Amino acid sequence: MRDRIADGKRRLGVMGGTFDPIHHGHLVAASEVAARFDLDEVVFVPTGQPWQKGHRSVSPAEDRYLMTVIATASNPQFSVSRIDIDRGGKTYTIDTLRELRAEYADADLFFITGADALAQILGWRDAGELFSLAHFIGVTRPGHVLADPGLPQGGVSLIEVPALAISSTDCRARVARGDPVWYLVPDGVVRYINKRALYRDPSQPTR
Ligand SMILES: Nc1ncnc2c1ncn2[C@@H]1O[C@H](COP(=O)(O)OP(=O)(O)OP(=O)(O)O)[C@@H](O)[C@H]1O
Ligand SMILES: O=C(O)c1ccc[n+]([C@@H]2O[C@H](COP(=O)([O-])O)[C@@H](O)[C@H]2O)c1
Repeated sequence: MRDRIADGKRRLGVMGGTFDPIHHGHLVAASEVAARFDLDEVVFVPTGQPWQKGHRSVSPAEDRYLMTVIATASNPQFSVSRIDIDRGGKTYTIDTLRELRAEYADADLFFITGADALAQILGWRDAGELFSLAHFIGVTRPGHVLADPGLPQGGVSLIEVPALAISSTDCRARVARGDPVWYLVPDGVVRYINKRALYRDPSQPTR
């Protein structure tokens, strides 16, 4: 990571997600927020066990981590953190932000969420404390309404990003059907999915 900028606090974006797989919707959202909010860096944080996705199988964390590394490697502003994977247990953003706060004591944190995730945020663990640890940035996502769900005043910014109607769910379904995911996910991620035979069999082992 780059050194703290001399003329002020570092501005650190945090893009949390299950990234099963990471796709261009995630990358465009992070890139757009980085530009609009003058961020020094965006840290992608793949979830360990995403408790709200418990109704479906989730690919092994190492596969999701490696796909995230592959997808972000060419952008010097992007990095990937293992903190949610290495902590073990269910992933809660309150833990993510507490750890990042401790690691980057002098940085301002900006947590990036799509409109669908933002709508659920008041149901996240310790939601009341979340907003003291980071500023939240809600981004538009096709098929979802972007709105402030009632965060403390000044706690959230809502911004429009280029509309990409891509979801990980659709990418997985396409692979299972034998349809292409080229140009929905980065080329290296397509190759990784093929190499590891991910998503071909919906009943394959998980986590
Ligand atoms: N196309 C998109 N445009 C804007 N934001 C997105 C887009 N896809 C995902 N996001 C946001 O990225 C974050 C991580 O998303 P996640 O990894 O769950 O992807 P997903 O496509 O929603 O996955 P799934 O289809 O498996 O639920 C969430 O805040 C989500 O709202
Ligand atoms: O903290 C929580 O209770 C919580 C509940 C659901 C989702 N999140 C976080 O929201 C981000 C997007 O999650 P997901 O499940 O949409 O991939 C990711 O960083 C999750 O850890 C956090």
